[in-house]
Amino acid sequence: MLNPVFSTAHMREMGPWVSLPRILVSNKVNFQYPLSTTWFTEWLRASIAQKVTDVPQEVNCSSKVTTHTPQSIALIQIDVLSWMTRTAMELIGQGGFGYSFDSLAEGATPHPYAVSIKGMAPALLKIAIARSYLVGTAVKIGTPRFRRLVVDLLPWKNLHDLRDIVDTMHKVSVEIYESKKRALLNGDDAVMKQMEMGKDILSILMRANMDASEEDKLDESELIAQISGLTFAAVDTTSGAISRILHLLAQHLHVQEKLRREVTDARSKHGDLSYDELVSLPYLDAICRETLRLYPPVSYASRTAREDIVMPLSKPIKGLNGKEIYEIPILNNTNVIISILAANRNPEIWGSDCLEWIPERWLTPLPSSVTDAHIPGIYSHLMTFLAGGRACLGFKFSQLEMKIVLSLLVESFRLAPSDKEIFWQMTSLTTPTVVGEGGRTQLPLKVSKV
Ligand code: HEM
Repeated sequence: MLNPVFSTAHMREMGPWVSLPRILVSNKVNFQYPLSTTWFTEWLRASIAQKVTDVPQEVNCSSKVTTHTPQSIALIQIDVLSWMTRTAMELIGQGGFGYSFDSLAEGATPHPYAVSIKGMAPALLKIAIARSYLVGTAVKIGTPRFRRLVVDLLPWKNLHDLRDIVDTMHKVSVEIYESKKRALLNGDDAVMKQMEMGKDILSILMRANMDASEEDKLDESELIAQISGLTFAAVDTTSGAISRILHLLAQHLHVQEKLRREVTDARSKHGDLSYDELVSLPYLDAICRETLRLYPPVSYASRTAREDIVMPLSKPIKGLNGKEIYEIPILNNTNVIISILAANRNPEIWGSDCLEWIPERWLTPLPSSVTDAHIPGIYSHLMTFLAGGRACLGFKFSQLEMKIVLSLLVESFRLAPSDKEIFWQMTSLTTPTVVGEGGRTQLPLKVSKV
């Protein structure tokens, strides 16, 4: 049964783009994780082993800068961002839909879906002005079939590129959905076989939808839309967060070493870490929290007021006339930008060292300036995953991903900065680039086997 708080009717209200069974991601209910740490751990470790058994030869590595440390350990330079993007894509594929997008083998041909979803944001940007002014009206004209004909006939390359991207994503989503539907109709055993654990988000949603009352049922297009909605929300956010942590670990070697010690100690004590053992590693947790505080992958969100309100201020500000202002009237339909970054870095809440990356701040009880601030965010007094009814649905999922990937990588690899200067650009999603290399998103780091 779905979480009673979030019925299928609630999901419909949220719209096809975003709805999914919150039971999987809510901390208010039984936490049934679709992503089994065991299979993922095994799979990632095998991929790592395959990739680095022979690091010194490094014939397989995409970027080939080899240097030697005093201990004669080979360092290879790799684009960490691209590997983390592929990993996050595969994780939502398997955890979300029981589907594999990527073998994670070096040089594997990217899945068309992965290429399309990566290209979607840039393609949307190219027609941004037209979208702002035309789409609202255009979608009201004629039937979908008619509108599609108009899109096909218009001599507009950027629009056709976007159409092709959407077509590919839709085609793959329908294939995933249909194969799962066939398996479900053949009985649960077949589903288990097809998806190994049968615990992926889409299977659970489809099963719940079969049992839902007619009134509550989502229609097929709404179910299919979850695939792209989830993937789009899950991949670049999580891969950006993991990449940022790896970059920081490369810059702060003492933190990296301390984390490695925590992970290796736990591994020698417990072997493969269970969910509980992994999430209770204090330093790993502190590193994740501190990074998500100081460098939230999404730095702002926008909302539109749906009614006239008066917004109280936490403390008064001085107006131009010198008078103190305690609240701000906001009219219906006003667009409001919420700065996630500013809330997470507020010196009055986090102290004068708020701009420094200090994982240790999470190892002792937080100061009352933090606990009394009543930040509405769903995670750790932070706005990183936003707040309220439309907060991030995947925040637990992403934390588990981060912790599994980081613990495995740090146990197996040492990271060091490359000789390139990295600049994290603050687009709607914060992404790393190399200064002087044209804005292409990448994060070269030097990596050696532990
Ligand atoms: C570090 C990783 C992540 C961060 C920082 C993050 C952050 C956010 C933020 C700020 C929003 C609100 C955006 C807005 O409304 O303007 C959001 C929404 C959402 N996120 Fe995440 N997210 C992350 C990972 C994930 C993952 C892994 C999933 C899926 C498994 C996911 C699924 C969603 C969905 C479905 C929404 C839309 C929720 C709604 O509108 O009701 N996110 N996320």
